[in-house]
Amino acid sequence: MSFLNNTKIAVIGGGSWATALIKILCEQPYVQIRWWLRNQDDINHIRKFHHNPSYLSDVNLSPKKIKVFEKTTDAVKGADYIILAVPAAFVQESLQDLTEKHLKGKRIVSAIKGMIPDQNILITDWISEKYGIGLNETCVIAGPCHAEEVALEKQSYLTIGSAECPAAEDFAKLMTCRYVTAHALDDLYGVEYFAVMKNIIALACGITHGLGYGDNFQAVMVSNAMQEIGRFVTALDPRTRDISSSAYLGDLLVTAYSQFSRNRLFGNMIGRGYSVKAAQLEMKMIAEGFYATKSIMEMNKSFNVNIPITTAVYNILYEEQAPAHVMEELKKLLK
Ligand SMILES: NC(=O)C1=CN([C@@H]2O[C@H](COP(=O)(O)OP(=O)(O)OC[C@H]3O[C@@H](n4cnc5c(N)ncnc54)[C@H](O)[C@@H]3O)[C@@H](O)[C@H]2O)C=CC1
Ligand SMILES: O=C(CO)COP(=O)(O)O
Repeated sequence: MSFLNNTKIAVIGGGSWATALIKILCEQPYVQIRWWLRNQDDINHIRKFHHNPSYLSDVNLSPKKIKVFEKTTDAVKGADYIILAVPAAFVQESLQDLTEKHLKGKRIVSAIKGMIPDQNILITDWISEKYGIGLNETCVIAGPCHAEEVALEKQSYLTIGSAECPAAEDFAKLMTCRYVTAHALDDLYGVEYFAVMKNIIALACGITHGLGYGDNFQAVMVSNAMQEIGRFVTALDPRTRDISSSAYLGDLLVTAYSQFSRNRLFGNMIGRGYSVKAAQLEMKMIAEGFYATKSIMEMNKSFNVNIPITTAVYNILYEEQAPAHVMEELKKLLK
């Protein structure tokens, strides 16, 4: 019997990405999913109708493989892996009932592309500090992949980033199915920081699109963004990495250009004149880049890396500077 059989996986989060990941996992014949969602109405609906009413509601959620829980402490019982798939801003609140004891011996997989706001630390670092779990027991799910395309079973690729986590290869097998190919990559911080920063660039792409800039400008901005992210990540974690591979460049491209990107959509509203508050109210989904912008700017006080695109987004979102003026100034810095 292969290790894939009877693997128990707890999934924490009730949004689009959690739903899409569960769909992928359910393609394995014998996995057992233990799913925690915050919203009681959604829980009741899933138990009765086997669809998530709030996100990706077309996806069929097999009751043979999925058990839904009200409490995180119940969801993680007996799990081999725990996948975290709530937006970063809600991680602490979502995991508040879990102690070191609950997580002991389990592999933690972060599917979150964000940082803990205020503390400005990566999810894997936070997990490691709070629960005493070694970084080699954690990995991250990254790569250019939108939940909406998983729901449509469009061919997608994922990267399981780790710092030599022995389980990353096994976990990549769990995430591979007819329409998803996953591979392991030994670069935890690089993959995680790229995923955080590409969201900020997607905001910038959305803002400029909303202001009326075209594809020509965006192509230059995305090229500059690759250099900006590369500079920042190298300052934090210097090592050789091929940033043209899909875990890095691919992740940036999909978020910068896709109709499904939450961050691009949020930025687009800002470019069209919405206030931050109004854009947040309009979107049912979460744009991680909003929080990441502040975290990266605060971190950069120590690193002093040249990050003009992130600075421009910060000035618009947090300093209330006019998007048109900020982008006029940024325009002069790009080439
Ligand atoms: N949607 C996607 O295609 C992908 C998302 N991700 C990452 O997955 C993570 C989760 O994002 P999505 O599933 O897209 O979120 P979403 O935007 O689809 O859903 C929002 C989620 O936030 C939760 N939420 C909202 N307000 C809350 C509150 N006050 N307290 C606690 N939870 C609250 C909702 O229950 C829901 O789970 C993010 O870090 C995102 O960057 C990563 C790759 C792809
Ligand atoms: O990270 C993601 C896809 O790889 C999701 O973020 P966006 O929805 O902002 O693109």
